[in-house]
Amino acid sequence: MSSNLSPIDTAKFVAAKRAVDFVEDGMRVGLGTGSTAAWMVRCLGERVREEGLRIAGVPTSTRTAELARQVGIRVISLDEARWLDLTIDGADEFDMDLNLIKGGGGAHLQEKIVATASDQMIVITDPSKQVEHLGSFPLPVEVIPFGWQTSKALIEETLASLEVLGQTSALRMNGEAPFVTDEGNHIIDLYLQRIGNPRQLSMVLNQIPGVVENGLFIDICDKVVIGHQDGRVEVIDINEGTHDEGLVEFAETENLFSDI
Ligand SMILES: O=C(CO)[C@H](O)[C@H](O)COP(=O)(O)O
Repeated sequence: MSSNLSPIDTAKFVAAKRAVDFVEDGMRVGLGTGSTAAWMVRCLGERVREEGLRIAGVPTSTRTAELARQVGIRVISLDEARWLDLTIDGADEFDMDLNLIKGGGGAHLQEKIVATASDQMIVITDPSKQVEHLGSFPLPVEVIPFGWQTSKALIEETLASLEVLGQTSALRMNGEAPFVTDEGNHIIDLYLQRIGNPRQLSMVLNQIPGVVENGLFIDICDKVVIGHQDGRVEVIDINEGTHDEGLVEFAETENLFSDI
């Protein structure tokens, strides 16, 4: 096996490569955001160019839309697609029920809408994202800019009333200025350590005025594809109750990624 990729990129790449096997001709596919999802978009582009696979991609961010067009994927909006066959995306954490924390890249609002509009969501990941309990990764909460400090205070008050551990929060920054999402909003990251009841927390957060969406994905993900740096790939399917393992060959990837 030869590759110019780092071990972590190799793991992300093999997960992406395996996941695009689930894409069939004619599908409408949700395209996630982040470094792992970017591998998937490249792998899908390769299938479009080399096999003539006819798909329409619905990107979850401006970054992903740009990459998808670059690699030859036909891009349409969610409103054009209405419903999707499949979404493939990365995650920041997943537990054994395949509940997720997403939004490390600040795109969880579009990602959640697109994944929810899909018959199936596949998460691609390296093994480091697997946790027993969600919450080590800061939970992103997207808020509108108007009155964000009040929304932040209300979030903290709500966390205290739920007796959630940790409870510090911070406005996400981009250098000196607040981070701005594709929707023109801000993100408050919640440092919680351990989320005992993710379903309850997700519902409660979304009821706070000013909150647009949080990064908890509950009962949305169907499959997780875990790539390893030696080329092994595990596929966990929560609906089928299966856990399979295979190997992704590398030789074929060298041309594809010679530019990175
Ligand atoms: O939720 C996301 C972006 O909003 C990403 O999927 C998540 O942050 C994982 O990113 P990466 O694959 O770069 O680790």
